Amino acid sequence: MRTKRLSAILENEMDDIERDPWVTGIETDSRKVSPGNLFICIRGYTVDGHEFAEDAVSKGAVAVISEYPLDLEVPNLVVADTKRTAGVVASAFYDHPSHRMRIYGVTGTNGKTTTATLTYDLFRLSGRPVGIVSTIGARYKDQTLKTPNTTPEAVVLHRILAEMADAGVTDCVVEVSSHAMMEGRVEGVRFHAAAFTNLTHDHLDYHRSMDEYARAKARLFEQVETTDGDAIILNAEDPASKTMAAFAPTRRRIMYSTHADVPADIQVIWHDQTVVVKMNALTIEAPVRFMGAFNAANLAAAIGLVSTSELMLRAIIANVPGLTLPKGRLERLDTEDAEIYLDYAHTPDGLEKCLSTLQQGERELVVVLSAAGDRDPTKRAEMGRIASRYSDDLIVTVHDVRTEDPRHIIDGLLEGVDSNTHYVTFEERRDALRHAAQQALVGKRIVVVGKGHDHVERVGQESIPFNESDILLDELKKLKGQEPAV
Ligand SMILES: CC(=O)N[C@H]1[C@@H](OP(=O)(O)OP(=O)(O)OC[C@H]2O[C@@H](n3ccc(=O)[nH]c3=O)[C@H](O)[C@@H]2O)O[C@H](CO)[C@@H](O)[C@@H]1O[C@H](C)C(=O)N[C@@H](C)C(=O)N[C@H](CCC(=O)O)C(=O)O
Ligand SMILES: Nc1ncnc2c1ncn2[C@@H]1O[C@H](COP(=O)(O)OP(=O)(O)OP(=O)(O)O)[C@@H](O)[C@H]1O
Repeated sequence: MRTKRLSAILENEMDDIERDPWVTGIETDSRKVSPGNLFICIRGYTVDGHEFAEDAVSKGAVAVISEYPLDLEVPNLVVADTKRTAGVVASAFYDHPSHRMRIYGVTGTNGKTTTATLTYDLFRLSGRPVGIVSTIGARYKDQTLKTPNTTPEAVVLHRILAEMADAGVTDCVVEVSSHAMMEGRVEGVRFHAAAFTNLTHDHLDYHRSMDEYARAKARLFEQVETTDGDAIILNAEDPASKTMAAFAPTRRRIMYSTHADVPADIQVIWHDQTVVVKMNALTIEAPVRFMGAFNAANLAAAIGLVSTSELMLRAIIANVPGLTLPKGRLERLDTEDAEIYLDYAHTPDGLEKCLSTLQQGERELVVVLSAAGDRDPTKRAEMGRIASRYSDDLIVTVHDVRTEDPRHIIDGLLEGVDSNTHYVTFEERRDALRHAAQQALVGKRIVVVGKGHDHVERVGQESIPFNESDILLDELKKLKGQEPAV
């Protein structure tokens, strides 16, 4: 694409009308620039991308977009906000991939990955060429791509979407974090439909208030198109749905609930091993392989999204028995020796939903509770309170300490723990897992929360491999007097 064409898209006069280089790609990271690329300078939280413009040019960048004029040997486009411009430019450069497929957004504090995955699987099991961009990576057909964030930055996102559209994908589910909305990562994406899961306490180290956090999420619904078939899917049981709806007053609205007495367009009621789905005067019962009323809510949101395609409800529900939760969500460790679950709960509400589900059983429940370092400390005491309410025994530890003192994290969690709750603390997560394995072998039900699918521990500036399932299985083997697996 010619630079002048990009300039026209941005309705922006280039400073150098004579030179009109051919742009072969777009980069926001000077370290990744190759000859022919357009470099976009982003002001970050750590450094200012404008400082790397010269470096990008020396690596072959043929044009630069910045927020102020730069003294460079290549054409320089100046815009007010490069983060938002990046999405607009990338969409045009990649031939508007979100116009070539239907994009389904999922936002909310908890349940985004689960809802996005269930939506993806409902399409996949129906035989549709579907894609997904989520916390656990991007996938389409037999391709899997690693993504650095839940929602990748705009240029990367459009690049991934273009790869999918070029490969014939017709429907793609994109998990949209509130950070993504604030940072302009979905700028230029046309959403066919979007679903809201819920809004509870999280990320108050980034958003200044719950109100700002809600409004960040709500902007996704503004971005949903208003043409036929497009819709927003809202949780009738969450009051924040009103805020989401207020941002998209003219969009078709599909409400969902998980209780028969909460009126909604879709009701999904979970009873142990089955769900009853009610929609459009149809009532269909289906067996399910997952637990928890909160997962019925995730399923309802997923059905809502898929129902905006031309798939019929009966055909959608026919695939419900084949659905499983993503890795690390109420995932039972693969062993006959013990009952251990791994769960990604890392917010007070997520923890409560997870523990209230696992508490329903005969066995004593032991919770391995933790919080991450350098991340929203205001939720720790509440998580401690919830864990002590639902557990018979607590093992308090840390994960991803980054630069924080583990003792400080543990003290934050203990602040909420009830004085009657028995607990032990471990500053090393591996020691906490060993203790949990011992408890499991005496017949207790264990749940290890915090990391879920994540196989890396972030310590200082380093990322160290840390596979919780393997560690637990090794510990169980050692405790049973067998050799650990290699
Ligand atoms: C707060 C935040 O959103 N940070 C994101 C941001 O990092 P940053 O602002 O520190 O970037 P920076 O290092 O200052 O760099 C600024 C610019 O200079 C460029 N640069 C930098 C160095 C260099 O040599 N050359 C160069 O060109 C960078 O490529 C960048 O364009 O831009 C990076 C590149 O896109 C992101 O990876 C990074 O996400 C970090 C890893 C992060 O932890 N983000 C979290 C808070 C986040 O976004 N989380 C949500 C999920 C939340 C949830 O639902 O749980 C998510 O969507 O993942
Ligand atoms: N609908 C829900 N309501 C409350 N808690 C939930 C819900 N769905 C899942 N959870 C809890 O939240 C945890 C994370 O689930 P999931 O990964 O689907 O959420 P997420 O919004 O994608 O999280 P993140 O954005 O941090 O990746 C689960 O392990 C579970 O404990």
